[in-house]
Amino acid sequence: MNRNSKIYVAGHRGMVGSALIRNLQSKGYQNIITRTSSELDLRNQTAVADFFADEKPDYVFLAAAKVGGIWANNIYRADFLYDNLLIEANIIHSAYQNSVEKLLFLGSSCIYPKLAPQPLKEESLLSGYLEATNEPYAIAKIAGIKLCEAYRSQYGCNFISAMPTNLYGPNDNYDLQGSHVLPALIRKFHEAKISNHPFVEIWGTGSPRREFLHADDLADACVFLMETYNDESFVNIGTGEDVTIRELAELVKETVGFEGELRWNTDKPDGTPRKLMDVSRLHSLGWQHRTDLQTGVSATYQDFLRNQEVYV
Ligand SMILES: NC(=O)c1ccc[n+]([C@@H]2O[C@H](COP(=O)([O-])OP(=O)(O)OC[C@H]3O[C@@H](n4cnc5c(N)ncnc54)[C@H](OP(=O)(O)O)[C@@H]3O)[C@@H](O)[C@H]2O)c1
Ligand SMILES: C[C@@H]1O[C@H](OP(=O)(O)OP(=O)(O)OC[C@H]2O[C@@H](n3cnc4c(=O)[nH]c(N)nc43)[C@H](O)[C@@H]2O)[C@@H](O)[C@H](O)[C@@H]1O
Repeated sequence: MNRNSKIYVAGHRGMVGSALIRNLQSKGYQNIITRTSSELDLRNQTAVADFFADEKPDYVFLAAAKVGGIWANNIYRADFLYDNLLIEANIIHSAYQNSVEKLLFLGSSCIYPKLAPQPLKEESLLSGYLEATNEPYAIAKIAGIKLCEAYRSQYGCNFISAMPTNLYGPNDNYDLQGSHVLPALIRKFHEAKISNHPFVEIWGTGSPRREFLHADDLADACVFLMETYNDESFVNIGTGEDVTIRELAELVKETVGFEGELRWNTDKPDGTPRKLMDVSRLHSLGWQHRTDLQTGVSATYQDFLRNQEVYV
């Protein structure tokens, strides 16, 4: 990839896509093309084919997807499967038809079996049953990995896949039903602090463990892989460290400065007990994350304070 390569970032207004744009621009890549979902619905095969034929991008970052936390994944099961299958199939097939030089597909750590050995090695894919709450989304993401592998083996396309752990950062989704845990906790603790509410409700038991990576680190890893990595095997992207949801809640509570009580709603699902990535493949390639969780949560709360009128 050189500084004049034509780079299409699909999903550029999302948390990951916007981090990719920041990272690419900071490294001097100037020829970036984007479309919002209202300009180009990536579920529309003809529209995607026309877009690729007109624009002929050299490189593609596939960061557009139907995304959400545990509740949204569990409720909108059809949308998470249908939208994601169509988006990735349309983009990957058009990238092949238009001789895209290289494509990076973004999956997710939920592709691994619910009870796979921890930390999760890339080799654990398809070795057991998936977590029920996000099975449709995980199946779509596994299909994306397999599309990249199949277009590589049948047509020689240089399509690679990266599997990020749970992410957070600017332009996250702060909708309390649809979001992931970290933005939900930031918003809940902040609003409880402002309104002097005595407690904050948190879902589940607090015992599940999760790993969190800042979106700017993820974007840096994706650009690194686009610049340097050309193998079929997908690569986990994470920190290699995790915390319990209870520890995360305590950290967000302290960061926000909320002094009330934590109340656990155990009617809400816990999901996978643990999802810690084995990041040895990524480390052996020469990339490591920079932002520790405390620094990242603090920066994300400041970003939330600056942009809350847009976010909520
Ligand atoms: N967030 C996480 O914790 C996490 C963890 C692991 C992996 N990932 C992966 O990272 C990628 C990006 O996630 P994210 O958190 O950045 O999600 P996000 O903030 O929700 O952004 C997703 C983007 O996809 C676009 N999009 C969705 N449906 C579309 C459609 N039908 N046509 C065109 N564009 C569409 C949206 O575009 P508009 O804004 O224009 O509507 C949106 O900007 C996804 O593949 C996700 O699976 C995320
Ligand atoms: C990265 C994504 O992770 C998703 O799983 P997953 O980590 O459980 O996604 P989260 O929604 O972030 O939830 C993580 C944990 O935090 C708990 N939690 C506590 N309070 C809250 C809250 O207010 N909101 C939310 N959302 N959770 C909360 C939740 O019950 C679960 O045990 C998958 O469903 C996706 O497919 C995707 O892989």
